[in-house]
Amino acid sequence: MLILKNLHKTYPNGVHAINDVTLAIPNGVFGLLGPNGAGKSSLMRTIATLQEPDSGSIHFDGVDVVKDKACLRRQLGYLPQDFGVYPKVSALELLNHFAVLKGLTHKGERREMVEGLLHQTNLWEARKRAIASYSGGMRQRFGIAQALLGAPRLVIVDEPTAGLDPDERNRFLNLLARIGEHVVVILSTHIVEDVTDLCPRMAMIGRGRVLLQGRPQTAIDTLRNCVWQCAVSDAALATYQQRFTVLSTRLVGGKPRINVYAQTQPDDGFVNVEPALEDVYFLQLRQQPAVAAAA
Ligand SMILES: Nc1ncnc2c1ncn2[C@@H]1O[C@H](COP(=O)(O)OP(=O)(O)OP(=O)(O)O)[C@@H](O)[C@H]1O
Repeated sequence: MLILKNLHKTYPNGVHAINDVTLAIPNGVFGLLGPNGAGKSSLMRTIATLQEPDSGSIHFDGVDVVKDKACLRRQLGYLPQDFGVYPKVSALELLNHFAVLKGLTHKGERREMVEGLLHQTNLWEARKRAIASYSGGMRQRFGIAQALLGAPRLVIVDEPTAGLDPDERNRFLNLLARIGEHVVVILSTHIVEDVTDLCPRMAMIGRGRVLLQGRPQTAIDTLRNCVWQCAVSDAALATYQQRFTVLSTRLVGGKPRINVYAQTQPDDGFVNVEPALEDVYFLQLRQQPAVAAAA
């Protein structure tokens, strides 16, 4: 169990990137959902001990992470947002090299772990190819393989599915789901479907604050009977946006289709639709306090 209590972090430029974050994160894949700039990477980096919080506490299985960074680092696997290392050496060589750096000094054990991870991430067939020649999805799977070296009990992956095609994305999420059966996995993402498809628990963050946390389905259920949909004309769109809480606008066949949040039918032509996590997400973002709270 990872427990964050009243965490704060303000950068020297005055951005309050983590604002009173309190979360309890059990085993399984935990989704951390928020738009660009919400503070996800800042939170991930702080948990990964790459930067210190200004105040608040982080405990992992009872150990104070801020005080005992080495203990957390021994149990941590981290795939940063920009892994950035795609050299011309093969995956097998590089993973072996990382394993040595991670302290896996016994040759036989190291080999077993490296080969096991290449199988687990479906890179075995391509293990002798240079990583520079890998597709985006293969690189992300290699990133996960290196994160899993040393059998970590806390795995942090920062926006791993951005830019992956649907097949690769599914493959990657399935891999995370299997890993999450045994350890804490934190998946930071701005892609709502990643959380819907994968995470039994999640938190939404905006401007450094936790806006909502819990089970995705519970959050979706709170919007039952409150999401209304209507196809509108381009000319009328701005008026609807002024009159109603418009959650999202999507072009369907070239015409805007809007989702509106309302307790009763907002206007003629609106039909009630099943809510989705995306509706919850947009409502939370719309209801955020004004910018002053983020400063
Ligand atoms: N080292 C830094 N120094 C100053 N400001 C920073 C630093 N890192 C992040 N920020 C700012 O803190 C806020 C949160 O950024 P962060 O990268 O944590 O968000 P994010 O949710 O991960 O977004 P993205 O998906 O765009 O990476 C942003 O306003 C960002 O500009």
